[in-house]
Amino acid sequence: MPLPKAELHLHIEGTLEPELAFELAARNGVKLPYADTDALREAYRFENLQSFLNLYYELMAVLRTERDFEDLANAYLARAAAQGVRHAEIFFDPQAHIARGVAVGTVVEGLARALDRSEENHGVSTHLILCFLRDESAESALATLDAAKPYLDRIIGVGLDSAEVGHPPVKFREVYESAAALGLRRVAHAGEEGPPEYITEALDILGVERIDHGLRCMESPELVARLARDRVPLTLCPLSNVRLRTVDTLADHPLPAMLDAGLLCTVNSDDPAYFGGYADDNFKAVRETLALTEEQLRELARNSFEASFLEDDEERRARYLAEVENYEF
Ligand SMILES: Nc1ncnc2[nH]cnc12
Ligand SMILES: [Zn+2]
Repeated sequence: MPLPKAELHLHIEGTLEPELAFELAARNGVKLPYADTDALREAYRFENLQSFLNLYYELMAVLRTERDFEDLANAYLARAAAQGVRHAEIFFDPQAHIARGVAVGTVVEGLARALDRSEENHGVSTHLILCFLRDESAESALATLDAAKPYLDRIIGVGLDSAEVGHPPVKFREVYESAAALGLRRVAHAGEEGPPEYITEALDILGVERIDHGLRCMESPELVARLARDRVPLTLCPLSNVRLRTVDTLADHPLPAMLDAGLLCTVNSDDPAYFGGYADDNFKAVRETLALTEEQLRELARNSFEASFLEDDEERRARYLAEVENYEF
């Protein structure tokens, strides 16, 4: 039985496995420029974040109906449950769908069909986080938040993703202010490829509660001290970092140094269909390659529930945390 954990950094579109991509392509009459699933898997070699994003956005062409989003979410939830995930805070990218003529309501209602039955079907509680694409304009982000207003009862917070360098958090000050006024929680990708200053900006200007990735904080001792002091959670994604070449090899990953520095780290899968592993695959990889101790693995699992947005349900959080403490390796 895998270690119980929460997954806090997971793009639902990044769980689209080649087999499901071809199934949905056939269902929707979409022609994919790959002969078969093997040819598609061959394309999963990335130089950097952008080369991954190009394929990630291209494959989304197969997602068209509520049922497609429901099937996508159910496939993820089944895999996550098998990997010990008890709670998932799931990102989605509405602008990537709106641009193809798929309304935000189709995306949210489709995902909600799976999420509403997730506890019953998979034993996984869920939240949804709407992400803005940082390489789109601030106006587009504002229009997207506006379009999502009818669905806000289904959405716990907002995030910021896509191509990082050249798109600093400050560009999204206004939309994050609007999100805060609507009572939404705030997170943002920062310090994946971008500099440590983007992490500081995300905290100071966007008011985020968690940093997604945050890897490059290690270049700034002052920032590390601040993140550790303020217990700012970092949602790390080790296998993603290797595939996108943010680190040279997994053995070079700074996770052990980050834990030693007192940072509140969590381990997540990011886009598991593309990066070679779901949540527990990431745990297993860091355990083996970085020689983490059982106590460090337990700390990562504990952190994942502490950093989650479960405080409206403290009893549930306490139950999950007890499972972590009682887990036998
Ligand atoms: N790792 C990542 N970084 C930025 N944007 C993303 N969108 C999906 N995965 C992402
Ligand atoms: Zn991500």
